[in-house]
Amino acid sequence: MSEIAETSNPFNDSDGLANATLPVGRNVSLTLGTDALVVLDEAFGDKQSWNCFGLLSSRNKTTRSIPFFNVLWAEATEFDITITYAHNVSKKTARPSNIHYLIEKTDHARAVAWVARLLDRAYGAAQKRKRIKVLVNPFGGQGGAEKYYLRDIEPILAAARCEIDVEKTQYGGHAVDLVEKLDIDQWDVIACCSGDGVPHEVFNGLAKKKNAARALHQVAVVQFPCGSGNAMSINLNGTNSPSLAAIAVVKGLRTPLDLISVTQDDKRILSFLSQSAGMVAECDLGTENLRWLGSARFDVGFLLRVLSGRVMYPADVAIALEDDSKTSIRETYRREHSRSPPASDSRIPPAVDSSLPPLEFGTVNDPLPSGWALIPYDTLSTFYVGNMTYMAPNAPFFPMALPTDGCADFITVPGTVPKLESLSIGIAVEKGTFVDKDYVAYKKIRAYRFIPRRIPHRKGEKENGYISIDGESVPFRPFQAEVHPGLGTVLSRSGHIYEKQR
Ligand SMILES: Nc1ncnc2c1ncn2[C@@H]1O[C@H](COP(=O)(O)OP(=O)(O)OP(=O)(O)O)[C@@H](O)[C@H]1O
Repeated sequence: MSEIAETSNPFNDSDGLANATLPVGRNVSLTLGTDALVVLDEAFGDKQSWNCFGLLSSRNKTTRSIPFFNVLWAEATEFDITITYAHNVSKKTARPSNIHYLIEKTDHARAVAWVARLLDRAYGAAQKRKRIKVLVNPFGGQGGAEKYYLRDIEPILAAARCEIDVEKTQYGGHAVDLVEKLDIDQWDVIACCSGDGVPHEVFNGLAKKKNAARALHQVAVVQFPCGSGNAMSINLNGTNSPSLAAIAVVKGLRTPLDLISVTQDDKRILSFLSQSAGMVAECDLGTENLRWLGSARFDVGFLLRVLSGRVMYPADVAIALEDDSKTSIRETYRREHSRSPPASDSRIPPAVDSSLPPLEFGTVNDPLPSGWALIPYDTLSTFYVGNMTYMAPNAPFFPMALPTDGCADFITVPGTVPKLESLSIGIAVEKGTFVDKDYVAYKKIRAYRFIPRRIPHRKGEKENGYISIDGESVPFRPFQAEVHPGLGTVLSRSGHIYEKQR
């Protein structure tokens, strides 16, 4: 929907017309409608105002509406009223714009009260004027993060009166160091102008703090999509457009996010997005030589492997299972989807000095927890564990993922799937029918251990396989993972479910 549209029933307001409408002079009124601010201005009907607000409109229509979601700020002085909103200049781009009217001094008190009501409608349960620490990775994606920030993101944040402090990351891992030292009482949000690598670092920087649990609860982590992999923004902001993501963050609701501790050797890191081995990790991390192909490198890598028959990546896996029925998983998902959005973040804040939660299932170096059985996956092709729905644009690998169900979504695909069928997997993922395939196992799990085996067709090679945690490569060695329900915090449009990509 365009942010300014003609409207047929602009005065459908539950608060009553008297309070909802602010007359401005003789020929203009501003009304709080159901979902939008309705501007009635006789001048819109004039020939000269054809291109009013940047939109072509038909002659003689005197009303326009601005969805509350697009209203960024409003202010009334003794002399005038100004409303700042995000104007969609194209399907993928929004820019701040203003409407401005003079008012009589005697109308000032009424205008101030009306503006407060407009802002309440515009923000709902979302915090206004967020304090945002912005981290820009100048090398994310094609290197355009600084440009996107200055052109597409900062103007929206400034128009919404957010408090901003920007810092560029200077080296790989810098975000971990910066965030570890950050005063969490100073910021509501840490925003990453980057791909998914920097948010991964930010969660791990917060995890390094002495009061890690408190820090992960208190500060929300968000992404402004500026990298080559922008899954976080697609899932939470519903877009990989920087300016539309900026509006979503301005209006974002605090949302608890399950985080996953991964232990490998003597290290413990947090994962917010995914863990993979086999085909997916191969096609991502094993195709660096094809970087010049852009995002097509994943598809080309997949095709080359299927056609050459290099599809088996055997491993042994043990899991703490929550649900392995696709039907009941889908039912749980539908129930959550139909629930009304929560009015607020209802978690009890951890104590101010609380550190990371202990590992309920121990580390990868401990004996297998009691009740776990190591299952041989001799013909394993894809091992994919996800915490969010989209792993890339048009790739909703985990359609039943929920931000706060205390589970990770676990997918395995065997390498025995016929070649022709394998080649249609990409289309099935895009259409959302992938998980319905008989050969795809889809489970909800609370923890697991993954033990890779040497890959037969890699005999003699030094590096004999890939494991990816949130898209970052880790050694090809056993690891264990466990979900911490609602340990982290993000901002999302709904407050409780992932978005469909717009
Ligand atoms: N100034 C810097 N110089 C070099 N590397 C950096 C710098 N700042 C951040 N990084 C690293 O860049 C990596 C990738 O960042 P990001 O996720 O933003 O981009 P991306 O394009 O999506 O990722 P990828 O390059 O993995 O496809 C991160 O792991 C981070 O450590």
